[in-house]
Parts: sequence; structure tokens; C-alpha cells
Amino acid sequence: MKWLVDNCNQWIPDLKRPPPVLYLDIWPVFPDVMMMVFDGSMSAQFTQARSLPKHHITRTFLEPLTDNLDMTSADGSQSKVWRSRFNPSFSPRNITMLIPELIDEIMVFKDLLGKMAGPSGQWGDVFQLEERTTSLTFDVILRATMDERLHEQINAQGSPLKQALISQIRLMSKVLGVNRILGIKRWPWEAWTRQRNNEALRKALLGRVEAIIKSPHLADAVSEKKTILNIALSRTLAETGGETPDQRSVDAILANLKLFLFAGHDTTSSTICWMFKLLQDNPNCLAKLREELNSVLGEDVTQAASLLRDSPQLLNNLVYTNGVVKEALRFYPLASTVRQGERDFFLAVSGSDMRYPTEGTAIHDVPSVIQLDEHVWPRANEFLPERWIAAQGDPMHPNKDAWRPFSMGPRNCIGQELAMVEIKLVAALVCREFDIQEAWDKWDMKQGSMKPKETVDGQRLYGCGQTVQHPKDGMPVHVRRLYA
Ligand code: HEM
Repeated sequence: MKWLVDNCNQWIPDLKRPPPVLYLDIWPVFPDVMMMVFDGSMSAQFTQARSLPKHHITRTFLEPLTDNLDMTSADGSQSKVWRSRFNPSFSPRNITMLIPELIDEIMVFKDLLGKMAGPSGQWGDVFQLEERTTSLTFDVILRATMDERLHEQINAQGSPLKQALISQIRLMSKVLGVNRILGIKRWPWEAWTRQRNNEALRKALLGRVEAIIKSPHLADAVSEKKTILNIALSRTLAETGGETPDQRSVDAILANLKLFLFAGHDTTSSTICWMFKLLQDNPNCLAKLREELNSVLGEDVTQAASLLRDSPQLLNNLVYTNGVVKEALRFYPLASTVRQGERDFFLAVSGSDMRYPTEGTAIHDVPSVIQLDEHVWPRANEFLPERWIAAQGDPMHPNKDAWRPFSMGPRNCIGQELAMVEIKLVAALVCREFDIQEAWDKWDMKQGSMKPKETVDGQRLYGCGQTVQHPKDGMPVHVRRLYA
């Protein structure tokens, strides 16, 4: 999309800057005309000033995974019910309370990095960083939602839960590709795989959910530990006068847990990879990040985890680290929202009388363009974590509607606080102990071919794949330890 916008002048020579919207008709690949919005203040009109419903493709996409019982694809009123029950679980206060559990999982990640480092500060063997970060995010989501340790990071085959989810996502993605061109929503033989995956997912999650729900003292069981599931269940109990959730509610809870696993795992894991890439390419920023960690968490890196476990609020003092994560999400926004256009709903650009109709369109918020717009972001193509510390009134101070990696408004990303905290903790606990560097030569050697490989903008590492922009080849890296 960025390429299309950068090259708009080829088709519209008078254009001085990207157009605020672009209507794209790529039927049959996508069913409706796509209205691509490249201006944050316009995106705010359909996500914040008014929150239009999510486009019907979202329901079709999620149906194999959740039977549309989840908060994203359930009909309007059910969606609101589940969103309001889960919102408190994902609040900053609650996520801060979960920091010690998150640290347990990140320490496993860090130990595994240590095993990949070479001896005496040497670079180690090449490996795919994304595999490690994906397993980490699975472990974190299960821990945060149910205080369950999945141990995905030390399970080489992948747990049945992960295998089933990945297979289901593969099936779901087909609705956007060749199947649509052929006019086929789902192939009949996929029904069996879909059912098998759902049974595996149900088996992996239901026991854990039922252990709580069938507890003879449900109210006490859910208040024991403030997990995401328990808080949502307390809310449900308060709303229903203490009744044990019926089968339909249990199914909706399971659907939402599957949604969290789906929506939260590869978005967060790829962002962690992109953050390491940006820090590798901007060594001055890595140095500043390490300086901040030394000053807030002390110079003894071995104490950082216990310090953060005892005083999780220290994470709020890591303002530069926060800027690093926000800049990573500005450069690599991995997801976005698509809303259903409406008959009497028009978008407008400030300072112009032009009104853009939305009826019959799928309105796409396009953060990959909005977040790199030179007219809104000074030095847009530079990785500058300090812009997130710039005071209001400073030209570097970010425009509030122009940073939208989690979308905005009442249907934004419910898991954004969890994601931000997880990524900041990874930066805080890993960056002072290891250097992480792309290792393409070693990777090519391991693949048995040194032939020239494809690059994008001169880079071997670029975003590709379905649903979110995965780092190419899972980001082959090697690591070295900075301390003995
Ligand atoms: C860096 C990591 C993440 C990014 C970039 C991201 C981005 C987004 C975006 C752009 C949306 C809006 C999608 C739409 O409108 O269709 C969204 C929705 C959502 N996200 Fe995230 N997300 C991240 C992590 C997470 C995590 C960790 C979780 C949960 C554990 C999560 C759960 C959800 C859910 C449930 C929704 C749907 C909300 C609704 O429909 O009301 N996300 N996310």
C-alpha cells in the first residue's frame, strides 16, 4: 500500500501529497470496493467520532475459529456485552499486576537466547527469532488469561493447542485468497480439518475454564487470582446475580479465549522481531535504551527481573523504552481495522468541502501510510524514540490520531496494554544482556544456497505472509552475550 501511495504521481501527476482516500476495486479478490483512508483525522471519523461496525469479511474470516460467538464477530449487542466484561481484565492496573507472571515467561525466552549465544561473547549459531517470540507470546497469553503455563517455548513439537490454532488460521486465511476468486467460501473437505482443530482447541481450553466454572465456590475461585478470565467471570457473575454461566456463555468464553490467542500471538511476536531489527539498525538508540535501563533498574543486570517483579510500576519510568516500542509500532503496524460503509455516512477532509461516500465500501484504516506521512510526522522515516517524550507544543510531539497500530475508539485492540507491557519487558530484560543481529550469510549457508536472494528496499528482512507482516524467513539472527 505504501508503494502505491508513494507512486501515486504516476497516475495523478498534479498530486503534491498522498490523496486522503483511494477507492480500490479488486473484485473478486475482495468482495466490496475498498476505501483506503490515508489520513488519521479521517480515520478518526469512522472509528472514534462514530464507530462503524466491523466489515462483514471479519465475521466470515473468524467463523471457522469461533463460530462467530467472539466479541469481534458476534452481533452488536452480544459483542458489547463481552467487550464490557473483558475490558476491565485488560486495564493497565490489572496488566501491571500480572507483570511477575509475564516476567517468568520472558525469563525462559532470555535463557533460551543465552543457549543460542556463542562461548565467551562470540556470536552463536543462526536461528529464526520469530519462532522463539511466537512461542513466548503463546505462553504469555495463556499465563495472563488463565495463569496456566503452556511451556510452548520449551516444547519443540508445539503443543496441540498451538498446532490446532496455526492450522485453523491457515484455513481462515483462504477466505481472502484464491478461494474468493473462484467464488468458493470453504472447500467441503476442509470441514473435517476445521472440526478436528476446533475439538483440539476446545479440549485444550475447556478443562481449564470448567475447572473454575464448576468450582463449588465460584465467586471465591474467581477472586483468588486476577487473571483476565477470572475478572471477566466476576463481571459476568455480578451481572447475572451469581448464576453459574450456562453452556452458551461457556461457548462464548471459549470463543473469546481463542480470539485472544489468534489476535495477540503473531502481532506481538512480529513486533518484538521488528523492534530488535530497528535497534540493530539504530545503534545510537540501543545505547540510549541501555543507558535508561541502567539508570532506572540499576547497573546490575542480574537484578532487573527481581526488581521489576517487586516493583512493577518501575516499568512506567522507562519512558525512552516506551518510545522505542511505539516507534517500532509506527514503522511496522501489523494490523488494522476494516469497517462497513453506510448510506448516509461520508468522510470529509478538514479545510475542504469534498465529502467522500462510504455506502457499499469496506473502509480500511491504513496506518502503514498514515504513520509514515511526512506532513504529519517530522522526520517520518527516522527511528526517533525521543518524539514520544517531546512535550505538547513541540513540533515532534505526535499527532493523536496519526498513531493507530491498535486502531482507536471503542472497538480498538482490547489487548494493547498487555502487548505494550510484554514488549517493553522483553526490551528491558534482554537488551542489556545480548546483541541480536540478522545473520543472512549463516542462514544461506544453512539452507545450502549462496545464490543472490530477493530484497525489498535493499533489505533481506522485509514483511511478508498472511494476516500480519511476518519478518521474512522468520528473521534469521545470531546472538552474543554482553556479559560472562
Ligand atoms: C503488537 C500487538 C498487537 C497489535 C499491533 C494489535 C492490533 C490490533 C488492531 C489493529 C485491532 C483492530 C482490528 C479490527 O478492528 O478488526 C485489534 C483488535 C483486537 N485485538 Fe489486538 N493487537 C495486538 C495485540 C493483542 C493482544 C496481545 C491481544 C489479546 C491477548 C489482542 C486482542 C485483540 C482483540 C480481542 C481485538 C478485537 C477487539 C474488538 O473487536 O472489539 N491484541 N488489535
